[in-house]
Amino acid sequence: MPDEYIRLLSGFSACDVADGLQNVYGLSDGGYFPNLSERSCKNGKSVVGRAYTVLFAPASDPRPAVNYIDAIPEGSVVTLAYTPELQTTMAPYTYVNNAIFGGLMAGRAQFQGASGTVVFGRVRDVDEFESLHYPVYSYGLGATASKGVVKPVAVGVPLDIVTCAAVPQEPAAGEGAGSCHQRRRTTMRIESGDYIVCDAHGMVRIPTANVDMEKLISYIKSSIEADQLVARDIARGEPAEASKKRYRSALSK
Ligand SMILES: O=C([O-])CC(=O)C(=O)O
Ligand code: NI
Repeated sequence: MPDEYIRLLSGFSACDVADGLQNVYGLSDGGYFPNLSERSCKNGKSVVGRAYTVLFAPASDPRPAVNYIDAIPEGSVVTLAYTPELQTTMAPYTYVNNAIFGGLMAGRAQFQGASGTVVFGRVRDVDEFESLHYPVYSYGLGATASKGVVKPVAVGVPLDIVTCAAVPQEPAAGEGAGSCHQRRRTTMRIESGDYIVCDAHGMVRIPTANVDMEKLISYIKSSIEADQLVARDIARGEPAEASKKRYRSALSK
């Protein structure tokens, strides 16, 4: 039953989930989408749901605008992103200075049972998010509505997020270790229906079609227990490396 996973994941932080994706599935990015900030509900709780994806394009796009706000499935993380041409790898990560999500839309999403909203762009009405107790994450803030600049053109489609990441390189002959990393423009995809976990760190996406959720959740549980044992050793003044090795090597089995 899929919604049981929302309940189970709600007990984990974004870091716990990233550890699981890195260690069980070998994802070096751990499913983490960089550069988002928490705009409301800074209460330490994780926000979990399935991605309800909405693609925004320039107002001049030939596709008609769609109404995405009135048909949000319960348990969704409403996820709004731009076509690649409106994204940039440098702060503020989008060329659009208008806000595409605000207090009224937060109220409507919340009424339908959404868990929260992630905007790879700007939002406004942060006080209203707070008074609703509705969690919102975004790249930035904006004061102006999006009228005439951008519009939602598709729902339930994959979203491609443009980011910049350091990638390990084989050092060329005669080069030192310092030259073995490069920044590379990459695209990170979010599929509609993916499990999403957000907290103060930002957002982690579980590539759900390729993940055994039972296996991931059970790994995360044991990894949290291992970390608690390491923390206990550290509090007693024991060296961290040896302790980490002891408890984490048991995990890989
Ligand atoms: O009007 C808009 O575009 C967004 C907004 O402020 C709201 O939802 O309250
Ligand atoms: Ni508003």
